[in-house]
Amino acid sequence: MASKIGRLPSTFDFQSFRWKDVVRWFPGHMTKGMRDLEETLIKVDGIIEVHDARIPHSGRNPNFYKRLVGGHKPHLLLLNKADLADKQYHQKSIDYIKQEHPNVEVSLTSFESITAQELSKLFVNLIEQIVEVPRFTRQLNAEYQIIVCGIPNVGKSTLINRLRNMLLSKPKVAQVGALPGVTRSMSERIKICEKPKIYIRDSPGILEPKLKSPDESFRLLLTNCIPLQQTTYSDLAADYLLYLLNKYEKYQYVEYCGLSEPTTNIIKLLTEVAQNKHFTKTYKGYKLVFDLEQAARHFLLEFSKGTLGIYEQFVVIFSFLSSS
Ligand SMILES: Nc1nc2c(ncn2[C@@H]2O[C@H](COP(=O)(O)OP(=O)(O)OP(=O)(O)O)[C@@H](O)[C@H]2O)c(=O)[nH]1
Repeated sequence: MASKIGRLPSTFDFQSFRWKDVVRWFPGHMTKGMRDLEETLIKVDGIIEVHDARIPHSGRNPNFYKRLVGGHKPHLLLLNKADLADKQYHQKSIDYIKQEHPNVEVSLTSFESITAQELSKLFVNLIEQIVEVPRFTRQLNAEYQIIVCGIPNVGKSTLINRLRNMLLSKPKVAQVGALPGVTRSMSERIKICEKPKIYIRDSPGILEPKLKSPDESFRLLLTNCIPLQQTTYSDLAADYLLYLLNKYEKYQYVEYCGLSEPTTNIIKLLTEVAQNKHFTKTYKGYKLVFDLEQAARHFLLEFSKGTLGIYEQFVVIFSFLSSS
């Protein structure tokens, strides 16, 4: 593909390093989380799954869907952070999920900006479905239990806080954090509605234990679903990001990083960032040098937050491209 900086290779060179060593993150709390979810799912009446709208193909644990969900309980899938995903791909994401899981209700949301009316509509639809399902031995029990699950850092805890605030006017209970992996164990049940009595449980974010491809791993890194701390190769991830930005002709990074023109040279870019942000470290105990690792993490984090410009569509674009 030709661009402002000349012809780029059609793919990023993943061959020259062992990408499985670059991104590996399935901590113990996820294994335990899977077990707890398995036990809890038998008892719940409905499932709210939250995923990142920018990467509808990535990270959803296939075992979870085969063994645990199976379409037997009302299941609402919210593709969240839609504010960071290009509108032109919204419907495509929904169609993709519906094709794979026809029994699942899918909606795009942004918990940062969703109105009480919109949230309440989604929730009431789920409750209506839950109430219709025969409950056999639990027929006399007038309480309903819902589980919230999904991959890390997609907004599960934010959703619970919003629902509780909306339905009970109560303050936050679930811990929200900008980094993935804040919720590390299944929460106690949290009451979110009085009539009917509805309880909800938060669960730790769970990923696929074995990521399928370098693209998938890097997508999860770039959308901050895997913490950057989990890779010792932030510079490599930053290089991949730079490759994609150039490939899709998204040049806002030039101004943000204080460069005079687009570049394919990641060291040049990171040095500029380190210089502008005063990221330095001591070398061999005495000499101050630019901290390129910190610069790489900063570059990646700013991208994942959307502050490097409107790149959302590009994450979705490469998500679709690599799956086709
Ligand atoms: N841009 C944007 N940010 C959001 C949205 N929803 C949640 N966030 C932010 O995403 C981050 C993660 O939110 P959490 O609710 O902690 O996510 P979680 O899925 O519970 O995370 P884990 O503890 O890793 O499982 C926080 O910084 C939220 O403010 C959204 O719709 N749009």
